[in-house]
Amino acid sequence: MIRIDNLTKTYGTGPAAVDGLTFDVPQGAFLVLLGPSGCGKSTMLRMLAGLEQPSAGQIRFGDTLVADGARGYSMAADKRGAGLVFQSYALWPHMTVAGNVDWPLKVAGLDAPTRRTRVTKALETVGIAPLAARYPAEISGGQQQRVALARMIAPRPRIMLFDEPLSNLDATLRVEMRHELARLHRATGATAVYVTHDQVEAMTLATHVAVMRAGRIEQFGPPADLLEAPQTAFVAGFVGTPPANLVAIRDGAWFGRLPDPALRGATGHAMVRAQEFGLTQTPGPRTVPAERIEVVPMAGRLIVTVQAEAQRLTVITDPETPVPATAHLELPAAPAALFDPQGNLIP
Ligand SMILES: Nc1ncnc2c1ncn2[C@@H]1O[C@H](COP(=O)(O)OP(=O)(O)OP(=O)(O)O)[C@@H](O)[C@H]1O
Repeated sequence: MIRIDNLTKTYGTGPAAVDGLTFDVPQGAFLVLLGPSGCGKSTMLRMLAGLEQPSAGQIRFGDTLVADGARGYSMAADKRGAGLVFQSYALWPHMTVAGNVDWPLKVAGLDAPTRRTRVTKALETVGIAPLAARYPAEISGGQQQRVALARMIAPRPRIMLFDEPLSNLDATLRVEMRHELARLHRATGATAVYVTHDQVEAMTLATHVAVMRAGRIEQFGPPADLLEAPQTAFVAGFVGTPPANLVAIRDGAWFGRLPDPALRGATGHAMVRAQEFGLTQTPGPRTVPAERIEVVPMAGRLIVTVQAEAQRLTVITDPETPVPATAHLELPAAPAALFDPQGNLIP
């Protein structure tokens, strides 16, 4: 288990990159840190890895204190029992695949027979045993990333840390490596923390997701909860493919002009998932004129972006029905959730 207590990191005089975070990652969990660029994901991971010293707060791995900002204490990265894989594979070009995987075991002072067994096992686990004698320049990008994974698991870390490990791979390889990572996690039973801004990676790999924004956690929970029950407007508008729409409402009226008891007199935003809107040619009491902006076919459906009442909104429609340049957006019977002007969920 990883225990994070009031963890803060400030660079110079800027605002905190990580701002007083407190949460636990249960033993064996796969936590994904998800959020927009600059929200503090990498800083968080680097503090876990021991590459960055916290300004305040504490990190514990199990019962072991590994960093304490107040005391200026930070356990050396190689003493933490944590393995790290970055976006760039950072393999040593002059060492063979086996040599690369062996290196951390050598540094740890393991005897030669143990090292040989561990290297073989790690290469088998990631499916590249036949490449053991090759040099990094002689294998593909996907294979290089597998070597980086093998190098990480060979010392059998209790904690696996990943910083966008798949972002340099092409789409097909990414899918394959996603499965590989999930399998690896199950096989090792280690606790994983994984940084990404890829929603699909987050939703498929995670047991827990922390959605970060400006150094803070907006919501922490199982991936399904983020989609089903977002606690803030930011999470509602960030998570999901496509993310939910946030329609401006005022005094219980859609767009401030179409009153609806389902909005309970609220001002702020109503959450409407793309599949909960309709598009029609016929105006009615619950429609607003909409102008077609873009149509993207996806998985047998159309993802249509429209402009209605100066808002860009996403609607999912049936590909059988053509989308005219101007149409009428049908409002749902009730919003999926309501958020106040500060973005907090209205219970
Ligand atoms: N070494 C540094 N010195 C000063 N500021 C930094 C440093 N590293 C990060 N920051 C700042 O801290 C904030 C968080 O950065 P961080 O790299 O953790 O974000 P991120 O969520 O990982 O972003 P991305 O997805 O773009 O990698 C940013 O505002 C960034 O500019």
